[in-house]
Amino acid sequence: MSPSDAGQLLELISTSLATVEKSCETRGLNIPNLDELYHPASEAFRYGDPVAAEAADIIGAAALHLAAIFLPPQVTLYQAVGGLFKSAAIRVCLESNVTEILREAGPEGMHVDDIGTKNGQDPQKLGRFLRSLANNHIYREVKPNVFSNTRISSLLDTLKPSEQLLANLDETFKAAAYAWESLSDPTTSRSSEPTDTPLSRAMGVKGTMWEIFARPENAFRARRFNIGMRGVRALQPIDASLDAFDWKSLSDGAVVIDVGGGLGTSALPITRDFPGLRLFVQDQPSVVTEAKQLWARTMPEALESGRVVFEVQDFFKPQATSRNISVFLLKAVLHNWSDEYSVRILTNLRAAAGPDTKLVLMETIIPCTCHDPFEKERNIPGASSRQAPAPLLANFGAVADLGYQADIAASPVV
Ligand SMILES: C[S@@+](CC[C@H](N)C(=O)[O-])C[C@H]1O[C@@H](n2cnc3c(N)ncnc32)[C@H](O)[C@@H]1O
Repeated sequence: MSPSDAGQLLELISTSLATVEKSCETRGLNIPNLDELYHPASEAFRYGDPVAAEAADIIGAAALHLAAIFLPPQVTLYQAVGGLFKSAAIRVCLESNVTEILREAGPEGMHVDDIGTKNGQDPQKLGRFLRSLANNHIYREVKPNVFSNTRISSLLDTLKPSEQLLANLDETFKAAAYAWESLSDPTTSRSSEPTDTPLSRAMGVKGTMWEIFARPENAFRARRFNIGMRGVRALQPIDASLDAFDWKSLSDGAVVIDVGGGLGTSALPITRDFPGLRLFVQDQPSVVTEAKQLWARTMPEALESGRVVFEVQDFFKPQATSRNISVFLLKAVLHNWSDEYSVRILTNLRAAAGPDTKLVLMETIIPCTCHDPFEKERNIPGASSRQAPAPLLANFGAVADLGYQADIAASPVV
């Protein structure tokens, strides 16, 4: 009799747990409990040892896989179907600063009546949302109606005093709710126009996401997006752009254009490590203004010396052709656009490129969930993804979920 998937998954969990425990013992670390708050130190058991990191991923993926086998199918299906209630509950807690209030309450937690007194919410209604999240380990119900933060909910903490906050995050929720309306409407279902998105439908504005954000009434959304991009930056290795190209192969004075460069996330390590290069970071007016303010505080010398120039440049318009450009760098730009619009962006760059200009694209590759038999044949350097051991999904399953959700949210699908 061949071993059942369940048996193999349990075996994977126990061998991987032994690996993580051994790594922790060697490094003097502990596997954190859920009631420990999130902190870089709480995640140290996973970082700093790639073998332990992989083993931790295997445990998570195998545990979720086991849950899918042993839970009644209707329960698993409802976890997906009812996911919108979890999103709604997170939004309620985010908007009404529950995590910050619970941080101030400490590990004993706070009664939902007292949370309601602080954030002005009806305790009965708020309690429902909190309990549904506690059921998923996102908060903890310490005693009846008394909630505390967990390692998961503490990730929502802005670390500001609760009364200073004006949190908001609504457009993604609204856009997601219109996904089917957009896909079932023949005028938008196959459109590659960036104005035909569920977001545009939800906001009642025929415009791209950027045009919607650029409207005066959405100034707070634009600011929030930029804060979000800083959050994304915090999730990524700070020096990621250094590995994207052999920057030292460029001679002093070489020009690098960071197209749609945002707040200069990619430009920062390049400027720091390669002072001979000249960087032009291009974006839309509001982003350029914010980026200049940020760099004036953090890297004033780079701005004053002209090593880094932030400039307004619409990537759908022609580039200056007089610059003898060595590299066009685009990080996390093309994923926002349909193929048709990506070709338009790249065509403008091609027109300004010389025979030796290099194009560097930094994007996240979203792998299949199954093993891809052609991956080896394609042999694209840097593009192959790590493969989880069978019977896990090849991509480590739900452990990799963030990428798939970002793929929906950042693409013109939502
Ligand atoms: C997802 S962000 C990536 C930012 C940056 N490359 C990074 O990785 O931090 C996409 C950027 O494209 C910019 N953008 C959108 N439409 C643009 C346009 N028409 N011209 C220039 N930049 C644009 C946005 O303002 C935003 O900063």
